[in-house]
Amino acid sequence: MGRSEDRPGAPEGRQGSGSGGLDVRLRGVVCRHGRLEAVRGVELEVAAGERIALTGTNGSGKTTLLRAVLGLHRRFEGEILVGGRGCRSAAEWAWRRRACGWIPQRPAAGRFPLLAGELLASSGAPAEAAVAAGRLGVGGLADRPVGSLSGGQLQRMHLARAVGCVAAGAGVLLADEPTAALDFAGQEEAAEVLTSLPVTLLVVTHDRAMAARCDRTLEMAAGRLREVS
Ligand SMILES: Nc1ncnc2c1ncn2[C@@H]1O[C@H](COP(=O)(O)OP(=O)(O)OP(=O)(O)O)[C@@H](O)[C@H]1O
Repeated sequence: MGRSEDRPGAPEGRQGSGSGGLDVRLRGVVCRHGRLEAVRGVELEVAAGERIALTGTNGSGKTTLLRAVLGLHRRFEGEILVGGRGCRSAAEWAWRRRACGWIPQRPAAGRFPLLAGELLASSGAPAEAAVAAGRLGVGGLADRPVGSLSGGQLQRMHLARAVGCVAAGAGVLLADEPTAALDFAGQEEAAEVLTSLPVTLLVVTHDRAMAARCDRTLEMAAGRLREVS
């Protein structure tokens, strides 16, 4: 383990109310897919521990924006700071990946079958993730390949992994439509789990109940961001 200030979620990186989490700041962020400008000059300040719902039309750039914060879309213009840190070196990118937990909209296609238990363990806090999986009703599926899980079971597994990421020190959680595949009870449960974590939350959602639990709702349209509540 490195110096304490190198750990995601270390107090040196925190700001704001002390409720936990890292602050996120975006200045003039532009992301392209080839010639398409998917994110167009986004400015955003998120305080540590704040919960932001990101809504908007399909194809408006929400996923691209989250992926840029996470470091999965690295070619962007402007500045993205998490806990006051930008990313220039490989070490800084590695820190960013640990600092930000991620619930993807679609699981990455893998060449080898990944077991659900391995997905939970990759959070960095396997025990906490396993407890969360049990609470979310998928604890008994840990030995199943993730490709064999239903959409809702997989989403619950990713949610449990995210709980593990936070336990392992992530200060920001980026969630891309985390309740889209869930039944009504599951949507309620997932929203409760996500919004009660001591972390800064950016959640892409079309679920009004989830948005209502957040501190602010932002809307994205054609790559631009505006505040709606
Ligand atoms: N890998 C890619 N290559 C080319 N174009 C892409 C790629 N990923 C996204 N795009 C395009 O960029 C734009 C923004 O896509 P993005 O996935 O960020 O939107 P979104 O707001 O998350 O959409 P949705 O609500 O449908 O999930 C869309 O026009 C999309 O087709």
